[in-house]
Amino acid sequence: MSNFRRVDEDFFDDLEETLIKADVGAETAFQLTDELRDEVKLQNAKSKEEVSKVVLDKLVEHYEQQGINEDATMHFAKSGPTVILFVGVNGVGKTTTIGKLAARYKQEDKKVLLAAADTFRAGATQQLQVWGERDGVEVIAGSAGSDPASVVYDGVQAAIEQQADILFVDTAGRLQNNQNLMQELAKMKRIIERELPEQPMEVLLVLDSTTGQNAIQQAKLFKDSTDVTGIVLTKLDGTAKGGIILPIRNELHLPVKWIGLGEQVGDLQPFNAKDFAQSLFGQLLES
Ligand SMILES: Nc1nc2c(ncn2[C@@H]2O[C@H](COP(=O)(O)OP(=O)(O)OP(=O)(O)O)[C@@H](O)[C@H]2O)c(=O)[nH]1
Repeated sequence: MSNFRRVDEDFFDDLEETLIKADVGAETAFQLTDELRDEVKLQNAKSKEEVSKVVLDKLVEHYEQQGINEDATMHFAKSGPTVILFVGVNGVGKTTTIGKLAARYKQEDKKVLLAAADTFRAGATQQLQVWGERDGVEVIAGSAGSDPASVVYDGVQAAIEQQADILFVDTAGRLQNNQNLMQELAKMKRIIERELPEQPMEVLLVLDSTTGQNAIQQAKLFKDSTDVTGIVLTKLDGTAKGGIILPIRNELHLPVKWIGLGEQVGDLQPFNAKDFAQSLFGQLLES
């Protein structure tokens, strides 16, 4: 047995506090700590290694259980274009994530196109064009204030004509009100499904991890109005609050597909439940 602290009530208090600080939410934190306490007892874990393993395995299991039948990977068509719509409130990192993903898939020899369907905010199209130039991928854009659905339509046509593998669609984060925003997203989705009825599509909701519990409210709003297929959790470099992944999983049953770890093109990773559990508890288990 190494220098592992005694697994006593203090240990579980610290565990609970770590979870709450990481923004897991009080209810999930209490429930999870109880489960971990029982599991450590059940497995009669005593050494540092044993307890760490029980805690990490349980957390991964907890995450995976919530996502039965869901896959953390992206679903691409075997042939023909796959459209990936990015939704989320403004400033969460939609455009940046598209820029990073476009570079990634281009490197994998996929033909990528971008559609700038945020015609509401001045500068949004230009921001996507900067990424397009940097990545060497074409950006389909409309004029300022034009109907975003028409940009989506043009993007889909270009993807078909150019035999693109992936079309990433950047959408507005804010309109006059939420109802308009949700209607607009629904309209875009209808157009994509009509033009590419046989193709899979993804709707990725981008959430800023630094906004904590607020991100969960956003997730509920978007999930109620659009068929979100997965989450991108950004800005994990600036916070220890990645714990919101658990309530997102518990309450919304949505898989986290990607995590953003900075502003640069390489700062994006596929989500991995084991790495996530380790980053949440690593310090506590080491101490
Ligand atoms: N530190 C950090 N910053 C990020 C990350 N992702 C995005 N950002 C920054 O967050 C800011 C907003 O990102 P955008 O990509 O413009 O967000 P958006 O959702 O497209 O915003 P709108 O176009 O206003 O709807 C930018 O300054 C990005 O550089 C991340 O993972 N980490």
